[in-house]
Amino acid sequence: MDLKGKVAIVTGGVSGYGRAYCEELLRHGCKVSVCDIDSDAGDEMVHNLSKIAKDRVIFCPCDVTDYPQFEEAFQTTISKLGGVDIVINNASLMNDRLWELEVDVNLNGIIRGLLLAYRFMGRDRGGCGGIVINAGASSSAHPMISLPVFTATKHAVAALTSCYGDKLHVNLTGVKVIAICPAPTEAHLAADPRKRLLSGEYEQAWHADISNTMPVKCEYVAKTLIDLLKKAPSGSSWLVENGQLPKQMSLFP
Ligand SMILES: NC(=O)C1=CN([C@@H]2O[C@H](COP(=O)(O)OP(=O)(O)OC[C@H]3O[C@@H](n4cnc5c(N)ncnc54)[C@H](O)[C@@H]3O)[C@@H](O)[C@H]2O)C=CC1
Ligand SMILES: CCCCCC(=O)/C=C/[C@H]1[C@H](O)CC(=O)[C@@H]1CCCCCCC(=O)O
Repeated sequence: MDLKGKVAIVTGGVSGYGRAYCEELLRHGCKVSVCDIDSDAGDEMVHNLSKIAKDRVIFCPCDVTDYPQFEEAFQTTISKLGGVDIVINNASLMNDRLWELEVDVNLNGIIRGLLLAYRFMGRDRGGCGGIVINAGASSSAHPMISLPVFTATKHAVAALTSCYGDKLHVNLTGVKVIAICPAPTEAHLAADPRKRLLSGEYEQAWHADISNTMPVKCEYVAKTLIDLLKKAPSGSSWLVENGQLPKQMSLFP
């Protein structure tokens, strides 16, 4: 896909990987709709980015757990940026104490984003096709024993990607579906896990889960996102570790 002039929606686009994705997509000539629950930070980010990407970046308030608001973000993007070609379903929460919300953001939020992508980009619905990238994690393929619900959501993202990425759906809709599964960032590895684990008993397991994990840089993951948009086959999930070529995950041996 030639990215120049393409319109991308990035959920959870205000911080971390999402922000790095927005910046990299802008560098490659895309128009970007930053969609996030954090409107203050979103407005400020877009104000700053507008200085270098005039008329190519907007902010849409968007809670991925709220279908009507998510739908409105698509509609605003289309009316202000002229269409939608790429959806990066990036928003996520890692907190097994809030497990119902965690499932609603990490899994249901991605399902909402996919269904909206089909509605607005699906060739069978009058659209032009496009690409959806879903945010998995390295735990899409390897269990984090300390975070069972988080791990389940990320496994589900890879499974959803594999099914919706199948040629049955791609031939019908013209929408490719891919998952990006990064290793943790330095900040994530250094953070205090206690408020995010369902039991204090799991803290030791958390340290075991992240031992031997090399942190990855947001900028590197964002560059990999561009490669995946250009080359990855639909239905594939990619593990991204620092300085290494992305590895395709094997999900259903
Ligand atoms: N940071 C890490 O170490 C890793 C992150 N990932 C994945 O990468 C993606 C991004 O992670 P980070 O950059 O760490 O996230 P982050 O915590 O830096 O940013 C998440 C963004 O999502 C927004 N958000 C939260 N709930 C939302 C909702 N309901 N609707 C819309 N926006 C919402 C937040 O306001 C925030 O801007 C996630 O899917 C995460 O699981 C995967 C592996 C490692
Ligand atoms: C338990 C330590 C707290 C970490 C703080 C932090 O950086 C959280 C980031 C999360 C973000 O809010 C939404 C997420 O999904 C991020 C965490 C994802 C990390 C997954 C690490 C394990 C893996 O690679 O699968």
